[in-house]
Amino acid sequence: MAAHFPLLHAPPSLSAKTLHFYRSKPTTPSFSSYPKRRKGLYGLSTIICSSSNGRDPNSVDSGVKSVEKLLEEKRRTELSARITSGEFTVEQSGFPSGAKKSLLKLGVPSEILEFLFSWVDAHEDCPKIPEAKGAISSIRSEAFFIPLYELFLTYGGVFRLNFGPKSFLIVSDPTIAKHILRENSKAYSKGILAEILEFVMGTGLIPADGEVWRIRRRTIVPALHQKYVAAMISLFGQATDRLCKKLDAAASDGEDVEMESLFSRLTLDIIGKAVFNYDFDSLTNDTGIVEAVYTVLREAEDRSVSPIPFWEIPIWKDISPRQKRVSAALKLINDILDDLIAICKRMVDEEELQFHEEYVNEQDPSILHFLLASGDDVSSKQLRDDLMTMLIAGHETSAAVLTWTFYLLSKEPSVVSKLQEEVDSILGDRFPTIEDMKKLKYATRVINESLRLYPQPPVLIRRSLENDVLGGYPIKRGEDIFISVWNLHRSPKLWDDVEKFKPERWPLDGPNPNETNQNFSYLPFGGGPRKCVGDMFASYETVVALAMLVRRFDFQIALGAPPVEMTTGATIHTTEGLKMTVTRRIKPPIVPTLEMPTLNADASVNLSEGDALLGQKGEVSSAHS
Ligand code: HEM
Repeated sequence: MAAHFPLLHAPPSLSAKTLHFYRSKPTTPSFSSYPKRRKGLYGLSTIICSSSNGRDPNSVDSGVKSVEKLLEEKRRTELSARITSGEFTVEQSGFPSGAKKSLLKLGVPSEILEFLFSWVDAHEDCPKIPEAKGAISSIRSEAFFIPLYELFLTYGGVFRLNFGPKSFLIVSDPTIAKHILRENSKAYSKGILAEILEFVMGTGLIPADGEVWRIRRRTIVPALHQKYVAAMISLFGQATDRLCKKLDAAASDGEDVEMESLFSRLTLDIIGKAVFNYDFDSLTNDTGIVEAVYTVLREAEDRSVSPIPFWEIPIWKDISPRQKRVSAALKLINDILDDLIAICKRMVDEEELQFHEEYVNEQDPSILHFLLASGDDVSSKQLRDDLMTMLIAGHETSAAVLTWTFYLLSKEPSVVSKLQEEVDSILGDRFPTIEDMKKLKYATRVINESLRLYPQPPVLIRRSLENDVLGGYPIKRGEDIFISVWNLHRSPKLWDDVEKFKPERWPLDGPNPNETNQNFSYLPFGGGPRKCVGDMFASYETVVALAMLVRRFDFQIALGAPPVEMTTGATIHTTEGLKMTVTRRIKPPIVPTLEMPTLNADASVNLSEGDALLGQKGEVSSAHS
C-alpha cells in the first residue's frame, strides 16, 4: 500500500488492468483474524525469523541466518541473471536497440555494447526511458515492492514497467523523487490513490488535490502545533501502560502474544483520542465500532490491490454481502463522527477560552476541538473526511512501525541491550515526558533505522498533470508513477551495509535524519508540500511505546511461531502476525491514576530542540505559502 495506505500510501489498483496477474483475488479476513493476512495480493516475501526463540543468538540463530543469506543470495543471483538476459526487457522498435538486443543474445558482453552504442544513443532524437515488462510470472509470489527492487538494480533510478496496456514509471532515484515531491510538486496529483480512497476519505487531506487540498492543509497543520504534540505524550504513556498491563498478565500466565494485532489496537486507541476525543478502548474490548473501523480499513486495502474495480459496478454494493457490511460499517462510523462533531460544537459554544495559535482545551485536546474552536467554516462532510483520513493515516502506519521495530530487535540482542540501558537510565519507572524525548536518542535512532528498512508505506503514488522531464527522459501528462521508498532506503549506491539493522549509522549527536538533510535518499514521512502532517506526533508516539515496553519486558520470537513474512496492505504487514514470548524485566511500577486526557505539557519547554531531533517542519510552513 503505497498509502498510509498502500493506498494512503498504497499502490493503487495494481489491478486487473495492472499487476493483476501477480495474485488471485483477495478475501476479506474476518475481524477476529485481524491483522493476520492471507498471503497477499501482491504475494509475499519471506523474511524468516529464527525459531530458536532468540535464546542463543550465537548458535542456532547464526546458522539459520547464514542459510537464509545463502538462499537469498542464490535467488537474487538467478533473478538478476534473468533480468540481465533481457527476459524482462521490452523490445525497442528502433534500429539501435534492436541491434543491441540481437548482439546481446549472440553473447557480446553488455559493457562492450554499452560503449559501442553510447554514441548512437546520444544522437537519437530523444532519450528513451528504460522499459521492463510485467510478465514476471516466476516472481509473482513476492510482495510487489520486492520485484521492483530487483528491476531497479538492473534498470536504474527510473524505468517504465509495462503491464499489457497499462504502464507505470518506477522512480528510485533521490534527485527525481525530490523533483516530483518538492521542486515540481504542483505538476503531480495523487492519481489512482485518490480514486481508490474516495469511498472512505472523500476529499480528506490524503486523497485531496488542488484547491481543496491547499485549503484543508492550511487549516489542519496548525492543529498539530507543538503544545498539542507535547500534550499527547501523556496520552501515549497511558495507552502504552494499558498495553503493558495486558502483557504483564500474559507474562504471568506464560502465554505468547501476537504483537502486530496489539500494536494495531494501541495505535487505534491513541489516534481516536488524539483526533476526535473518542476512546475506542480496543485493547480491552471488541466493540461494534472497532469492528467497523477494521472492516473499512480492510476494504480500502483490498480495493487497492484488487484485480477488478468491482465496487464501481452500480448494483454491486446493494447485492454483495461484503459491500453491504462495508456500507453499514461506514454508516456507523459516520454517525459516531457526526455525534462527536455535535458534542464538540456544544463544548466550543459554551467555553470561554480565547482561541490562539497554541490553543489546547484541557478536557478535550483533540484536533477536532482545535478545528471547531478555530472557527473552521467547513461542511460536516468535509470535517468527517478529514477526521477519517487522519484516523487511518495515523493508525496503521504507527502500528506497522512498531511491529517491524520489534521484529528487527528480536534479531539484534545487542541493540536491545543498548536500548534498555538508555531507557533504564533516563526513564526509570516513570512515564515519559516531553523532556525525555530529547534524551531518548538511541531509542529515536532505532525508530529512524526501522523506518529505513520498513518504510510505511513502501511506495508513494503520483500522476503527472503535465508533460515533464524526469532524469533526462521526457514524460507525458497522465503517467502513473510509483516512487519506491523501499528502493531508495535500500539502494546500495546510497547506503553501506544496506540490509543491516544498524541504528548507529545515525550519529547520536547529529541531526535527526529527514528527507532534507539526507537529500531525498531517506523519506520516512515523504517530502515537499505533501509531507506527513503527523511526523512529530508519530515519532514521539513510537519512541514512547518502544521505551516503555523494553523498559518493562524482554521480547523474543515465540517458540514454534510461524515465520515472519511480509505482505502489502495499507502498509507492510506480516502474513501471520508477530508471535512473541514476553518476559517481565522488572515489577510493574506503581503509577498514580491519571485522568484522561491529561494536559501536562509544560509551555515553557522549548520544543525547537525536540523539533530538530524529530523532524523538520519547514515543509509544513511551505505548504502554507
Ligand atoms: C509512523 C507513522 C507515520 C508514517 C510512517 C507516516 C508517513 C506518511 C507519508 C510517507 C506521507 C506522505 C504520503 C505521500 O506523499 O503520498 C504521509 C502523509 C500524511 N500523513 Fe502520515 N505518517 C505517519 C503518521 C501519521 C499520523 C499520526 C498522522 C495524523 C495525526 C498522519 C497524517 C498524515 C496526513 C494527513 C498526510 C497527508 C498530507 C498531505 O497530503 O498533505 N500521519 N504520512
